[in-house]
Amino acid sequence: MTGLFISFEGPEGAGKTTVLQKVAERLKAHGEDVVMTREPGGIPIAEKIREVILDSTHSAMDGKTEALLYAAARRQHLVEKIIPALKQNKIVLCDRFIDSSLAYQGFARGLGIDEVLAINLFAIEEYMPDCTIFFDVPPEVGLTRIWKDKDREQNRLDLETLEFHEKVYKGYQEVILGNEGRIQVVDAQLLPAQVIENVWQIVSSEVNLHKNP
Ligand SMILES: Nc1ncnc2c1ncn2[C@@H]1O[C@H](COP(=O)(O)OP(=O)(O)OP(=O)(O)O)[C@@H](O)[C@H]1O
Ligand SMILES: Cc1cn([C@H]2C[C@H](O)[C@@H](COP(=O)(O)O)O2)c(=O)[nH]c1=O
Repeated sequence: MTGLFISFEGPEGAGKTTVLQKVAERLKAHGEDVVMTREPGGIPIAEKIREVILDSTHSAMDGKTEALLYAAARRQHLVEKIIPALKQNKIVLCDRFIDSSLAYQGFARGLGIDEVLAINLFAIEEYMPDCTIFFDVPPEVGLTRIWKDKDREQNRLDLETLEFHEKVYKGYQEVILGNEGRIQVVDAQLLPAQVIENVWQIVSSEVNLHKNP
């Protein structure tokens, strides 16, 4: 038996990080062994790659370089943190994973979803998430939330145009259509407590199914 791998996806400011923390706390309170992590990042090498990718002064970064850096960070994160946790039968909650690359680099940057999928399959091999929760919020709503957050430093991707973020949203819709069995959509415009409850229902039922297939 291996663990359970769940990724959280969505546009900027959708509420993924907020909800992930609350759901992880609740799982732990139920005695579950949970690993919370994020992409790009999660381990020192990948956090360093994150700094390079998201540095707002790196405006000349080529789209393929960007896609490869995300995939490289993902590979190291998977090998060093996610796979060991799954082998120890833990529940891994990951803030963004492969679908971010498909939507942002594949669709919004115009590299092609299939092309970006190919380099990512090289990186992740068979380790697709068991379940992915998509936080559905219009890009302008998510961006307004993060602009209001004075403590947040705006990174290179946050500073992209609204047109770019609209393409990201469209990219996610394409990815969802092709992965209906894996990706579950939640309304992320509801009040935070309601979004947390809806995500909890999905996650707890995945955990039960995993234990009692
Ligand atoms: N359902 C919600 N309604 C209104 N505001 C929310 C909701 N969920 C989160 N927020 C607020 O929106 C902001 C962004 O939330 P959060 O960091 O959780 O989003 P995120 O999806 O992780 O964003 P990003 O991927 O851009 O880092 C925070 O200020 C948070 O308090
Ligand atoms: C994993 C991944 C992420 N991105 C983008 C999405 C966001 O703009 C940033 C990460 O910032 P966050 O505050 O941690 O959400 O990176 C991407 O373009 N491609 C990816 O694979």
